[in-house]
Amino acid sequence: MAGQEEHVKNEESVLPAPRGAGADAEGDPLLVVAGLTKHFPVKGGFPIRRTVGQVQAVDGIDLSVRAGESFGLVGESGCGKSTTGRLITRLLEPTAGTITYRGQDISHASRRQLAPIRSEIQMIFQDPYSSLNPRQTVGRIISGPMEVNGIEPEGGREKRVRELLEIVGLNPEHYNRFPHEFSGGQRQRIGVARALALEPKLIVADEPVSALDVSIQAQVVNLLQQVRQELGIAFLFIAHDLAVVRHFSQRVAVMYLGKIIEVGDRDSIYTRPRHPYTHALLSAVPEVNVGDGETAARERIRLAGDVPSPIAPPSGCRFRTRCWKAQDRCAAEEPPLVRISGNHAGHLTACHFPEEPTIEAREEDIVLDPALAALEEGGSAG
Ligand SMILES: Nc1ncnc2c1ncn2[C@@H]1O[C@H](COP(=O)(O)OP(=O)(O)OP(=O)(O)O)[C@@H](O)[C@H]1O
Repeated sequence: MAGQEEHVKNEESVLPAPRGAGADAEGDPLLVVAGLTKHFPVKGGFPIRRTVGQVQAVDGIDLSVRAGESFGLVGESGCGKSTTGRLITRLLEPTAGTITYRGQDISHASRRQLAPIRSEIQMIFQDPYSSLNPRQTVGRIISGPMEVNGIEPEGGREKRVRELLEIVGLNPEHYNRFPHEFSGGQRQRIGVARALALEPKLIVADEPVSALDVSIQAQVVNLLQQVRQELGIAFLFIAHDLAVVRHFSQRVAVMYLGKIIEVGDRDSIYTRPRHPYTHALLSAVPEVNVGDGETAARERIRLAGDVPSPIAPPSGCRFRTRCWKAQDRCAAEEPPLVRISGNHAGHLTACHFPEEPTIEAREEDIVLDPALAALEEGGSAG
């Protein structure tokens, strides 16, 4: 087993360009995150409240997103995905590490320093019900960001809003309607139109479809895909579901308790996962067809116990308390995120005792969930 853990390279703290991805993914690095950390203080004591601990929500992560690329960030609830998204959009102040956007260090930039790039980084939220002001018309909601930023498009804001409604598959005549007059999928389309209003270069989409019906999810993901391809917008797509990210992201990073434990090309992650945790997550999603009508169903792995507290994470490898392969070394030594023997370039894994790269499936061999397979054919407005 020890032979498997040969670390062939440890110099890829900033991840390389996607391999074999579409031409629009070959752009310059738009966003580079290095050693990003967010610890939330835990207060306790009476009568004087003091800091008694730290929630290690995000603990030293590295990632990069190239212009036009879609990067998926996946993991169970509480692993730090949303915090990462909020740090990148600077809704939160990092405890440590750097966020570089188009070559500019924005980790601790003030509001004034951020102003010129505020419009370039937009966010789409999980809940299309609570993220839209119920008292504003769709027209106001979508033109709001233009107003705040003093942007007057050619032909006026109303014309631009109508164009945006059309782009996201809504009827431009519905300009004066209110959010409650739309379905869940349509509301998320309004959220997408609002995010597009300022012509962003990067959209952080935090679980944009988790609150929607599976059939509607496919349509909204399809819309985001279209937007990405046609407008060349890069995405950081946050999801707890590997199945959803698979359709959208060219590269995928898997998070566990504040750390990235595996990252790589989508195909490499889905067909040759090396980290036991990625195996466990994948065992819950589509089967792999190995040809000749044979199906290599991944054995469903049920993880023992709960995710440990991020206030006192396990020593060494944070996944070890739930890992069937854990040995003494896992408690003593934190495994670095590196390219291990047998991995493609750019596929990095943080594990002392990785799984064998057994599943050799081609992209077209993966059997899709029928509802999500609708994506391949395109969907209508939800
Ligand atoms: N403002 C905060 N104060 C204290 N702890 C926080 C705060 N925000 C998040 N946390 C904690 O940080 C950890 C990571 O939370 P985060 O929301 O980033 O995870 P997540 O992977 O996005 O999960 P979910 O999908 O449930 O939102 C959790 O333990 C959470 O309770």
